[in-house]
Amino acid sequence: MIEVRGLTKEFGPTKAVEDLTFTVQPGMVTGFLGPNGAGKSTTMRMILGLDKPTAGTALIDGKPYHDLKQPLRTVGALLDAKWVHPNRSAKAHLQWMAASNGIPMSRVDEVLRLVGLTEVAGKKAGGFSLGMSQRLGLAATLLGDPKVLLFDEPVNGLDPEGIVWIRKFMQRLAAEGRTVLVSSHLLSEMALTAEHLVVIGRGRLIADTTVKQFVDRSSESTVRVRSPQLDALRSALTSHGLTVREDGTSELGGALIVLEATTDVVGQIAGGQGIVLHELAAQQGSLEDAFMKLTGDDVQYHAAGVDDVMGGAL
Ligand SMILES: Nc1ncnc2c1ncn2[C@@H]1O[C@H](COP(=O)(O)OP(=O)(O)OP(=O)(O)O)[C@@H](O)[C@H]1O
Repeated sequence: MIEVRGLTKEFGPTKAVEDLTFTVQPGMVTGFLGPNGAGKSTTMRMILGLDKPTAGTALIDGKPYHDLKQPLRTVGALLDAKWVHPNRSAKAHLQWMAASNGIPMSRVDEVLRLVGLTEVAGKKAGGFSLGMSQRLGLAATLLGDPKVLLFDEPVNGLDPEGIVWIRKFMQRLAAEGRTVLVSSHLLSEMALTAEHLVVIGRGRLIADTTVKQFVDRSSESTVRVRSPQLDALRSALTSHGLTVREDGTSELGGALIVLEATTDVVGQIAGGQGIVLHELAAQQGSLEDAFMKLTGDDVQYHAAGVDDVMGGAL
């Protein structure tokens, strides 16, 4: 179990993490979700004792990382897959790690087998593809058979096959009863991988919920409606209490997006006022759209021109 309480990290004037409190339970994959710069890596580094919190605590199985007697046997972490010595073979790299942590050499062959690298164990790690490096990184995290695992953006840059492999592997580790925390900036990926979600934006907690609840809440319906009488349509819809925004993506011009509405309601309101419609379509919000809306106020950097779409969502 990982327990984060009031965790805060300031880098000079930047508050990278602000009063963050959450618990990561064993037996399931927990997704740690947030846009770039939200503070995910900093939080993970504090959990692992690599960064000192400005305030608050992060405990692994009830203890701060530095108080763990055999850290590698308690927690495994994959923060950056490309840190291995390029001229060392995969096996030599793991043997060196095992030796410096009092782990029996027999475990090296075991973890190589677990991640499917037995065949290339003697090859230099510097020549590995990203997918293979990622597997080697996983093998290293598993050396001490830890109960707690942290992965920072493990599928970044991988091909679809590599992504599916890592996803299944993490789910298997969780099914074995381990605590698995995986960071990502992609809700769609986490929806497939995780059971629980901790969502942050600008270092603050936004949601701590099951994936199912988060997805259900996020994928509310909207209606897209195109009309040559846009002004009349807009005032008819808003006077019925509906929230409307311009559809900036429409190439044909003159389209509105009506939030939390059905095509029946929009059609009826337009018909009642004799407004001509050229198009009326229900849209199921994409998960990423919903995520953007939810974290919109907390996104540190985003493209110009999207503020009006994302603003005020929280
Ligand atoms: N060593 C540091 N010195 C100064 N600022 C830092 C440092 N590390 C992180 N930050 C800042 O803290 C904030 C959070 O960064 P962090 O890397 O934790 O976010 P993240 O959610 O992991 O993002 P990404 O997915 O882009 O890695 C950012 O504003 C970042 O610029």
